[in-house]
Amino acid sequence: MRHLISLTDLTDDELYALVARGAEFAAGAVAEPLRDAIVGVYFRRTSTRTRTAFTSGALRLGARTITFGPDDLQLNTGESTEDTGRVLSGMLDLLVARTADATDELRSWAAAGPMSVVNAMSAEEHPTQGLTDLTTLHCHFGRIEGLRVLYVGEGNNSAAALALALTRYPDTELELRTPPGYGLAPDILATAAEQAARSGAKLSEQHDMAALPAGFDAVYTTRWQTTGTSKPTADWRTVFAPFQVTGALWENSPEAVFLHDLPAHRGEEVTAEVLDGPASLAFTQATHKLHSAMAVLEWCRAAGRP
Ligand SMILES: NC(=O)OP(=O)(O)O
Repeated sequence: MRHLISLTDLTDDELYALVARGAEFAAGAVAEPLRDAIVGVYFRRTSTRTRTAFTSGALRLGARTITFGPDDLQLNTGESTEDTGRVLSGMLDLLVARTADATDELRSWAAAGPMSVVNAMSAEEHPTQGLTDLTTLHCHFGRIEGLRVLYVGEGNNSAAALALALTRYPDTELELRTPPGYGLAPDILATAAEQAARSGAKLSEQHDMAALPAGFDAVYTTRWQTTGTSKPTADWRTVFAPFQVTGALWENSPEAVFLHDLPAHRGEEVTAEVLDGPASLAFTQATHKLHSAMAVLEWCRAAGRP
């Protein structure tokens, strides 16, 4: 069975193929590889984009779907993760799950039986967001190699996925500017750095906005309050304030596009002028969640239960 729990589960070629396939779906490719498949969609945390993308994507690819809300499964009354996986894997071909907790639970379900498991966002990583982001860059620039991306904001699960995805591509550059105390998790940073050393990408993280290089191809930010998390300190807004993305960032990168994983909060992490301005691809990026979800579902099904 194929699972997508972390982008590190993918080979370079699998990652490149998923991004390229997402772009093909964006260009109008039609396929029904999930005909006769049953896809479970279990979201324990709120979602507008990812849940809709995977449900719509599964239906478009010919599947039927079963949706579980946060209070629906007997996990809530004490049934074990392992027993839940044994039961679901006997009935579903594929499970798309957002837990916002550690990925251990997803790995347990992946090991339970013949059911592919897709991580629709966990505490550590948001892998399908990373695929969406690269599909968006691929569709806009026609390539990913050589692109220079500035990421401004919390080193959250979307930032982790971006770092784990982009550093697989030769000659790319990812400059992270994260608030002090809110950087990328050390293990993610180390893995991304290893990948960059292998691919020839550049990766750096700094905890201020000083001395920004010029000429980025894309500026990316994310919401300040990541789904399913809370901030450990009361004064976090003071720490985050210098990291708001404003039009001033375009003085040194006039050609840069703007990316945002959404939901957005105008006046917090980004100004309305940027989010709704001519450089913004944020809502195109949201639409590409559907296309990359279709690529992931198709890829899982290609090695799945007949
Ligand atoms: N970016 C993202 O994952 O959006 P949702 O939380 O709405 O799914």
